[in-house]
Amino acid sequence: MPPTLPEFSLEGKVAVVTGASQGLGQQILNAFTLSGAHGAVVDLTQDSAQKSVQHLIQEAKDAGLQEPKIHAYECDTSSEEGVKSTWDKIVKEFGRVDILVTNAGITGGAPAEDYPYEDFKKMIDVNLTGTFLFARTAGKWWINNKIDGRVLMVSSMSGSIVNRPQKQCAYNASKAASAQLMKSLASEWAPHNIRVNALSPGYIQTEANEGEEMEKLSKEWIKDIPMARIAKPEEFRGAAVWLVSDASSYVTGSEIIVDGGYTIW
Ligand SMILES: NC(=O)c1ccc[n+]([C@@H]2O[C@H](COP(=O)([O-])OP(=O)(O)OC[C@H]3O[C@@H](n4cnc5c(N)ncnc54)[C@H](O)[C@@H]3O)[C@@H](O)[C@H]2O)c1
Ligand SMILES: OC[C@@H](O)C(O)[C@H](O)CO
Repeated sequence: MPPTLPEFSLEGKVAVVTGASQGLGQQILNAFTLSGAHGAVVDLTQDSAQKSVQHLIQEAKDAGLQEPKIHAYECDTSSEEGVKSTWDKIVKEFGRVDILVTNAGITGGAPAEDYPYEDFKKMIDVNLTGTFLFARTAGKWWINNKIDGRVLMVSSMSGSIVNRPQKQCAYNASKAASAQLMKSLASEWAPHNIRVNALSPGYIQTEANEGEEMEKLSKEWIKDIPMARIAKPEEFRGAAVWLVSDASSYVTGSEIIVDGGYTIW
């Protein structure tokens, strides 16, 4: 193994990552387990979460590491009862949790004047309320058990800018609110040694951005990106490990934007 700074190690830590069946969430948990952590894949179906577990274990083996403990959990993060029972199961099976990444999220859009109420509500329920429910459960458990927890919220550059040309007011509002939620939790929980930060990506090549319509849109997006390309999911691994490891021990309440320069303009 090449030498690396010890403060980036996640040796023995237990990480819960929501929406880790695919895309960015899977990449983040992969980075954590390759840095020595064990982990919980939380997603909408047991089947997709279990497939991700197999993939992550194989990645660790291919890297020549000891097999990490990784388990799958079916949970809709927007369900209060679901979040509570999933957290209890994880704690029972792992004995503790050190890191929470609230990554589960949905996208979508429509012109604001026609935005269907149910779609707007769902966006807020998953992207904001689900984030709050998981963070609240973790924060309470860490405070009661005197554990120096770390929360990493996956927000988006859409919390700071309005994307174009697609119209997506609900998504943008949900991400702006989650960044402000992050700061509020960081201030409330700093006295308990719990750090809370956000990682806000620009456009990433994941399933959320696949399909003919997205292909067309991405040609437009690239014109606004100084680096003139869409990110690969693995380009967020370093920032994610930094934000939950001791390498960022004096960082809380920060939003790290990783967007190829999009928000420069
Ligand atoms: N792809 C991008 O360009 C981009 C850019 C900025 C931010 N993000 C954010 O990154 C995160 C991950 O995005 P992605 O591109 O990997 O998306 P993705 O659609 O590939 O993966 C999202 C995962 O979340 C899960 N999920 C959705 N709703 C859930 C719920 N209620 N409960 C549990 N799991 C749920 C899905 O099943 C899926 O596995 C999201 O929060 C997204 O908003 C993505
Ligand atoms: O801003 C980058 C993304 O959050 C994006 O808005 C989304 O993936 C578009 O559908």
